[in-house]
Amino acid sequence: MLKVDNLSLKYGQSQILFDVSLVAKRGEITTLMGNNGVGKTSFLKAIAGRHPYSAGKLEVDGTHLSHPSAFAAARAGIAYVPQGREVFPLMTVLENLETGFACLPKSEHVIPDEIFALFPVLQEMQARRGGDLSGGQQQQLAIARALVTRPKVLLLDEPTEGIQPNIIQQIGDALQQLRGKGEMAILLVEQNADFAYGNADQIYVMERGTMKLDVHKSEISKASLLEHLSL
Ligand SMILES: Nc1ncnc2c1ncn2[C@@H]1O[C@H](COP(=O)(O)OP(=O)(O)OP(=O)(O)O)[C@@H](O)[C@H]1O
Repeated sequence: MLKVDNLSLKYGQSQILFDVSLVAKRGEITTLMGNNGVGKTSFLKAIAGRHPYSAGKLEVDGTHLSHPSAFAAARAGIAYVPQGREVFPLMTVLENLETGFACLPKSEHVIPDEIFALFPVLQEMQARRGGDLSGGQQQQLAIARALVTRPKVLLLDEPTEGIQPNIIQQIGDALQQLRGKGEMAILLVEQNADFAYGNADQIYVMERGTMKLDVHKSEISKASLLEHLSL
């Protein structure tokens, strides 16, 4: 479980996040929504150790992480699939996956079969360069690379952005399979309301750097969620 308490973040003098709290439970998909620029990416970056937070508390499965570096966050079980994917274009698919080994002990330098079961296209394309894959395939590779680290918490930043519908469906299916295994907490930042609502268990909405809504999907219709987002 990921627990974030009262997290604040600044870029220089400009404060972007104000006391933001969130819980993402194991075996659930927690969806974070909000309009452009409200601070969703910054929030994920803080959790993943990509940008320092100025105040707040971060816990994974009850262990407090004090301002982790990106490496320390990965070692603690936090995997981050960034917006824009950040696939290494000149490395093969296999080499991209193997970069996930960096935070694992040598005995665990194995790509689990379940990763190719989730994304069969990556097995077929192991020897292709990352940069030669389609956008959708690159997104699958970015998720697979995160899974290589055997995370306790999987953070995904807009995985459907710019992706064609059939691949969006495959990504949704993969997330549901991961959810069903109950081994990790999944925190999904998403602007695609159908995908976000369709896959969510718990839904959070952020507005101008603060958390405005925290609700279980069973307690809100998609229509009223969209109303919150259009305010
Ligand atoms: N490196 C940075 N330096 C200064 N300001 C930044 C930096 N990164 C983001 N910001 C600002 O912080 C605010 C929040 O940005 P952030 O990317 O976290 O929002 P977001 O909700 O993820 O938006 P989007 O949906 O457009 O990705 C924006 O005003 C943005 O311009």
